[in-house]
Amino acid sequence: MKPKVFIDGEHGTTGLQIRSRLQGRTDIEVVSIPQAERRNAAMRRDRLNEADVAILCLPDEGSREAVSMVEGNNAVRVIDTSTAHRIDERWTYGFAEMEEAQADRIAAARLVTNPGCYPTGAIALLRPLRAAGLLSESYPVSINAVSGYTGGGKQMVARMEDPSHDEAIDAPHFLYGLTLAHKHVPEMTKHGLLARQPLFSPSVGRFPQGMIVQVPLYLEDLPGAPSMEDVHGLLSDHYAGREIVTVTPLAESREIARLDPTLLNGTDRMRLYVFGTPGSGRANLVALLDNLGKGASGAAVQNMELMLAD
Ligand SMILES: NC(=O)C1=CN([C@@H]2O[C@H](COP(=O)(O)OP(=O)(O)OC[C@H]3O[C@@H](n4cnc5c(N)ncnc54)[C@H](OP(=O)(O)O)[C@@H]3O)[C@@H](O)[C@H]2O)C=CC1
Ligand SMILES: CC(=O)N[C@@H](CCC(=O)OP(=O)(O)O)C(=O)O
Repeated sequence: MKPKVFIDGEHGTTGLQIRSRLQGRTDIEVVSIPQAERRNAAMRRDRLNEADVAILCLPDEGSREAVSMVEGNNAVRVIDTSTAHRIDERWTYGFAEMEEAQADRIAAARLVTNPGCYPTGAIALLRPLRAAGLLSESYPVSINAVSGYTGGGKQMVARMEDPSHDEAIDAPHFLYGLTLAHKHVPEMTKHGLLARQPLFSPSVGRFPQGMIVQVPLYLEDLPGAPSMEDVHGLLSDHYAGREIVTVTPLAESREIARLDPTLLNGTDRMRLYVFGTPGSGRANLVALLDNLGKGASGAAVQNMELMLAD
């Protein structure tokens, strides 16, 4: 029998992208709820409980409700794309490239929590450095980022695209999370293996998809004062052989004068860079991804594949 996959929230930004990635698949059966019934609790409960894998593409509250609907039904495996369970020890963090054994952990897990889009970039850059002791846990980490506006879901899309919207946004680019208390900070701290909360400054640009996450570092203040080449070598070794996450050669990065956040749009990949001037004692680590690809739907499908593999 083909495994049944149900996407709760199929008609939202992340859900639609997952649906389109599963279009035409003959090895799985995608079960759905018509759009008009998307909030019908009885139908959702039925679909959730008949699924082999339920992918939750709902706000946090909806995700918690969906999880309560399958309580006691251990036959259902869950992938949650929301923020609700990302630092919950009972859930497996769905970032397959984070550690050597993470893909196997995801494959064996019943409850998998997808990373947030910004944390995908930040943790990809920070965690290998922390694990190798190149970055101390108390280093004052700053994370600066820009996202395409689809990162804010249907409501943000409407505000950016519809000038007649009551809360229309006409800025070409804006900062937010100005209290430094964005909902992704706890997740970045935990899975980035940091003892201090990073200073996270997100922003949104007037483009639908795409993302850049930057972590500038004073290399001269790190244990052993590593060079740019050392940091690049460590990241390259960590992601060696990976197809989805790749590290750009230093020589190639040196030729880049401007970095376009939309470069990987429509893909599920993430590219990492080490920028700076050799010998300067400083470096800017950068992750580039599609917020709806590796940052959301692509990662959910990657996790589903791992969980359904024999
Ligand atoms: N967009 C992105 O880049 C990323 C999003 N995520 C996360 O994915 C999740 C979904 O986000 P996104 O797709 O952007 O959001 P959207 O607002 O675009 O879509 C959410 C969908 O869920 C439906 N919904 C909301 N509440 C309920 C409920 N209680 N029961 C059933 N359906 C419900 C909405 O219906 P209605 O139209 O009626 O509101 C809508 O169709 C969120 O938790 C988000 O934080 C994660 C990573 C990146
Ligand atoms: C541009 C924008 O508004 N982005 C969203 C995060 C998108 C994302 O990753 O959402 P999850 O944490 O639910 O996974 C925000 O800052 O709240």
